[in-house]
Amino acid sequence: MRSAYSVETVRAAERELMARLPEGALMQRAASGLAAACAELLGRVYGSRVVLLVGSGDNGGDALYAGARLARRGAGVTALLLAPERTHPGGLAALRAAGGSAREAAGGALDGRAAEDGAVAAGVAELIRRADLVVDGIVGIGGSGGLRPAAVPLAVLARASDAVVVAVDLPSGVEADSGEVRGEAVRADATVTFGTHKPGLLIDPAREYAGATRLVDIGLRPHLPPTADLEALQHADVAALLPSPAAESDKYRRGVVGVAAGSARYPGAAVLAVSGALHGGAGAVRYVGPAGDAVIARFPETLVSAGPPSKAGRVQAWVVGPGVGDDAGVVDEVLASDVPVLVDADGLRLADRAAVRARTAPTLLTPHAGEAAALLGTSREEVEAARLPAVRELAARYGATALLKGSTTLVAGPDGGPVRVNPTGTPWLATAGSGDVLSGLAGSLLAGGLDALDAASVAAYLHGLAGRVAAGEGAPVGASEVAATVARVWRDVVGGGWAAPSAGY
Ligand SMILES: NC(=O)C1=CN([C@@H]2O[C@H](COP(=O)(O)OP(=O)(O)OC[C@H]3O[C@@H](n4cnc5c(N)ncnc54)[C@H](O)[C@@H]3O)[C@@H](O)[C@H]2O)[C@@H](O)CC1
Ligand SMILES: Nc1ncnc2c1ncn2[C@@H]1O[C@H](COP(=O)(O)OP(=O)(O)O)[C@@H](O)[C@H]1O
Ligand SMILES: [K+]
Repeated sequence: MRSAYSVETVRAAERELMARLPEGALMQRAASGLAAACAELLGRVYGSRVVLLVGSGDNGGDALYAGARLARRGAGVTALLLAPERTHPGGLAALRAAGGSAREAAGGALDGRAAEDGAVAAGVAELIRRADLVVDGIVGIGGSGGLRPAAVPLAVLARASDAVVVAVDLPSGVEADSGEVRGEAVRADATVTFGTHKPGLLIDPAREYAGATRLVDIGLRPHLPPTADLEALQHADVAALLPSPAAESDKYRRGVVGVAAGSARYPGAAVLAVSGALHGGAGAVRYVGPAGDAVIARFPETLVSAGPPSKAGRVQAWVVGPGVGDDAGVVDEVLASDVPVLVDADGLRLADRAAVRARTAPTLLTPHAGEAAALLGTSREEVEAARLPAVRELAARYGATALLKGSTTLVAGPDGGPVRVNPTGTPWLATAGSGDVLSGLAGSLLAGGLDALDAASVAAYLHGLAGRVAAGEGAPVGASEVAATVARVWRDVVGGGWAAPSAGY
């Protein structure tokens, strides 16, 4: 399991750890890891041109000490100071002692007003343009509210330069705790983060600004609480959660999932939800709804019934909503059942909200940003800009587990606890019907006995991997191909031998 902790928790752990170490030791650990990562990215340190963007805090201190290490190995290192009078003194001295130089970043010398205007001093633009490596030590976990105006031109110049941009701890300007980006922020090729991931490194839009993330161990782990704020399943976690039939299993013991989906207008949604359900490990898939003929034609193994959900026979979990059009009755009926229910797509619009809140069996809601916005009474843009607060709010407000789909899929449980962030996936999954496959898959895992948080996060993991494998080196895929690829990635996950592109962080 990969985990991320909020700034407040990181600060508390750092205080505990620092109290046991000699002064400055922690920063040296951070700087040493940072310098090693920079050296690796540079390939050849000797003779390289390195520019440090240095803010007023310890984030700048890390950059300066790492710069000193690179200067000792023969790099030409220049620090651009955003607040010359408040620069980390030890870091600056170390850089100078190692042969590096420092100058003011902002235009207008010591005139604070000019700095606020966002002008850069003469030669600064050229320096950044010609650099091989730019180290972003403007601000780390001490920052909030977006980049200050004086730092904005540096972020813009770094982006325009061909240099490799390495962010220290976090790309400056992103919100560490939520992944929000307010205005300009540094766009890094890589981020070297210390002690633990911060939530913003794993959640869009900030995740995109971080590039490839590398974690440097500074000894913080034992001082962090056992429960993280955010966690990401890895292959081994998923393998341990996936159901597998035992010798005495039969189709009923493996779990039966009911799928109430599709309509005369949208029979395809039923077919796709069933295709996902058939690959999720349940022993049988029951389909109820008007698209039975289309379902049977494609998947003859489905148990199809024409009547209402309550007459379909016992199931261990329901999926309701994909393509049901305006059939609110079917959604009401499924919500009235006493088994876990996954509500998706049209079901999210039609569901009686009080009925969702009143359920005693687990409920799993799987909206995309637009559907989440409708459920929260806000806009899609607001949900996309602040995905973590949105998914937490959804879960709390509806007393349900919420899976928020999109560029970063997040899953939150109704009682707080760590939010799961899905590390797999590809934008190629943004294709019609792929959400229907996901809901079938998650419903099947629910029927197989996984709790809602596990079922949702395991389904998102497999679905994301299947999307990647189906898209291969980058070709469009249809939702049917994603469903058909689930068996292959399932095998790879339980076999542990999957050798595909890394999950990205
Ligand atoms: N606390 C620790 O034990 C360790 C901290 N380390 C580093 O220290 C960093 C935290 O240091 P600090 O607490 O000094 O905080 P930062 O260095 O992150 O930022 C503090 C300063 O940045 C300025 N600032 C705040 N918001 C800004 C914005 N939006 N735009 C521009 N400037 C802004 C403020 O004037 C503030 O003084 C971590 O991110 C990490 O890089 C590491 O050295 C490892 C050990
Ligand atoms: N930019 C993206 N990057 C990664 N995955 C995405 C992106 N956009 C959408 N997805 C994924 O694609 C699927 C689309 O589901 P959904 O929006 O319900 O579409 P549909 O209703 O057509 O099935 C979800 O699993 C979602 O997480
Ligand atoms: K930074």
